[in-house]
Amino acid sequence: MAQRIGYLGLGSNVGVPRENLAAAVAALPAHGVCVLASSSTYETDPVGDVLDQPDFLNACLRIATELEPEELLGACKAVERELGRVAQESPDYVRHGPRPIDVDLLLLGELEYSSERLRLPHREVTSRRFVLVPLLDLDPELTLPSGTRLADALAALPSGERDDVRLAGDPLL
Ligand SMILES: Nc1ncnc2c1ncn2[C@@H]1O[C@H](COP(=O)(O)OP(=O)(O)OP(=O)(O)O)[C@@H](O)[C@H]1O
Ligand SMILES: Nc1nc2c(c(=O)[nH]1)N=C(CO)CN2
Repeated sequence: MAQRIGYLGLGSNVGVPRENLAAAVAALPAHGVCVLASSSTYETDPVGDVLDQPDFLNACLRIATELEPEELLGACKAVERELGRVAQESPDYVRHGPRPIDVDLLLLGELEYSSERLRLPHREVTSRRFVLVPLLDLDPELTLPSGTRLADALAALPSGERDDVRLAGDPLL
């Protein structure tokens, strides 16, 4: 089976976030995901439905995998479970709420894909500063299958006061 290059987004705002991101990097290979490179880490203001929660630490990874899209989503969710994330099906789950780890599938090669459980590219990839900044760290020329340059998407975002992204630390590998 052919390998595809993809990009994952990592986020954490519970426990020791850098350790949680590093643990996700360490856990991915056992699920068929080879981690090729990491962005720097960024401290970011919470965005979404819950603003009153600790800042997040975010980073993005470049990966290589033979997994098909739904299998790769399964791998991301398995890593979240291993690191103690409350499953979406649990009564304790809070959408956009605090979490030890979030592993989002952002891009997988040139694939455009849509099912009940998965959209590729991730539907928020062009609207979240905490995703765009680390992705561009990995590849300033990164472009969506539609042809949209992510650098242009970032430049087009309104400069809000509540979605700041601050360089926090070295890449995770
Ligand atoms: N590209 C994708 N990557 C990860 N999850 C996706 C993707 N496309 C659709 N989903 C679906 O979104 C659901 C919710 O994801 P998650 O639990 O990470 O939500 P969230 O982090 O609270 O919010 P958001 O979806 O805005 O990131 C997942 O269970 C998954 O089925
Ligand atoms: N800054 C930031 N905000 C978020 C994040 C995140 O990773 N970083 N993840 C969320 C759940 O998807 C909701 N809000």
